[in-house]
Amino acid sequence: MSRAADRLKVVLNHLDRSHGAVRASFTSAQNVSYHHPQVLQYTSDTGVLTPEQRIAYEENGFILIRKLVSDQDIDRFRKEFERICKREVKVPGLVVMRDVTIAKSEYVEGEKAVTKLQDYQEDLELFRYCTLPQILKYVECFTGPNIMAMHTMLINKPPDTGKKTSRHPMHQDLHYFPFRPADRIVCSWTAMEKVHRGNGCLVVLPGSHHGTLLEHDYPEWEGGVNKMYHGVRNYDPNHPRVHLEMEKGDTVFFHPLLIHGSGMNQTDGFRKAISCHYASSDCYYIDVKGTTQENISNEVKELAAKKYGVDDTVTFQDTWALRGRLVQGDRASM
Ligand SMILES: CCCCCCCCCCCCCCCCC(=O)SCCNC(=O)CCNC(=O)[C@H](O)C(C)(C)COP(=O)(O)OP(=O)(O)OC[C@H]1O[C@@H](n2cnc3c(N)ncnc32)[C@H](O)[C@@H]1OP(=O)(O)O
Ligand SMILES: Nc1ncnc2c1ncn2[C@@H]1O[C@H](COP(=O)(O)OP(=O)(O)OP(=O)(O)O)[C@@H](O)[C@H]1O
Ligand SMILES: O=C(O)CCC(=O)C(=O)O
Ligand SMILES: [Fe+2]
Ligand SMILES: [Mg+2]
Repeated sequence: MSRAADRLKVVLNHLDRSHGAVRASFTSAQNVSYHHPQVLQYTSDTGVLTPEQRIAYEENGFILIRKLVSDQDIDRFRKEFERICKREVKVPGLVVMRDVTIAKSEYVEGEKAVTKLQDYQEDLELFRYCTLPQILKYVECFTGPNIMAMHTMLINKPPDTGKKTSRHPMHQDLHYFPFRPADRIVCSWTAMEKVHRGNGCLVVLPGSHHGTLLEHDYPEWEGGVNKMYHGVRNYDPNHPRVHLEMEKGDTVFFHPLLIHGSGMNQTDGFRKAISCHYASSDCYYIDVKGTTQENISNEVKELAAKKYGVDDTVTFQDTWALRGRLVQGDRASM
């Protein structure tokens, strides 16, 4: 652990013991500010994260909580996923994604055709994931008390067809989001079964959330790449990488600037995970015109036009405001 972190730990332990008064004097000392202007920028103290966990998130940009979601809940999500794939339920607004190699070749039936469900917020059973109290308890540490579920996904990473299209290029999720501040956004991602290197677990670059939003584009992959799977154009290939191997129910919370991706699925099973991106409802929308996000903004608007026949008065921001759902507190500016 770095020296700065050691120092933080001392301060936090002290705060833990003597609360208010010390905190107040500490805060004013912080405002005067000498060598360490922002002490803990990414989390707030709600009594849920230990000082060690807060420091770890500060340093790494992610935190893994083992066995946060019960097997029973995950089995229910899995059943609902199967019902959706068999078209036994129809979910308004749901986007069903197929792998590019499957989408462009033969017709495949049922869940083997589905790489990802997006925008499941109108499915009561799946959306229960986004409202689980034990998840929200952690989310609040990052977003504060007013919480919106902004983006929902169930990922069913297929066995690779041999073209390596089951990979997800390294990216920052903030690339897709026209709202800020980034520090009040967090993703929760829960393994629905054991995920490991062989079936394409998440790969993260710890600490990369300290950087800025980088330019994203389609990677130049020989075997093709899935629509909207943009990757960071240039990232340091020597940055240490961590493979997040997880058991069923384990949940990782990560910052939207954290560079991450996932490898090929080299097994013959479909690797499943369920996720939600949360933001504080006190966040605000930004105009992405003239920024690196213009490319994804155009793609999403095109898709909204094609799928819903909306005209170009529907903005990139609108597509998010329409999909976002309040899950705790008050809906403020989002
Ligand atoms: C009211 C507003 C609604 C707006 C909806 C917008 C949804 C957009 C999602 C935004 C992404 C936010 C993500 C934030 C978090 C970070 C991440 O998740 S990173 C990865 C993000 N990207 C994705 O997850 C996108 C995944 N892709 C999809 O969801 C779908 O594949 C799709 C791009 C939405 C396409 O679905 P759909 O239009 O329903 O597809 P079809 O009608 O079947 O096919 C149309 C056309 O596209 C070809 N195609 C299909 N699948 C793929 C593919 N995987 N790759 C490349 N091409 C594909 C298909 O062959 C058809 O082509 P044709 O030439 O027209 O025949
Ligand atoms: N040529 C590439 N360009 C950009 N990103 C890549 C490239 N190759 C792999 N990646 C990304 O790096 C991450 C890890 O991929 P990789 O296939 O190396 O998996 P892995 O789990 O590290 O497997 P391995 O055990 O072989 O190293 C994924 O997000 C993947 O999409
Ligand atoms: O589950 C995965 O492979 C990662 C998906 C991901 O990072 C994303 O969709 O943003
Ligand atoms: Fe992502
Ligand atoms: Mg590799």
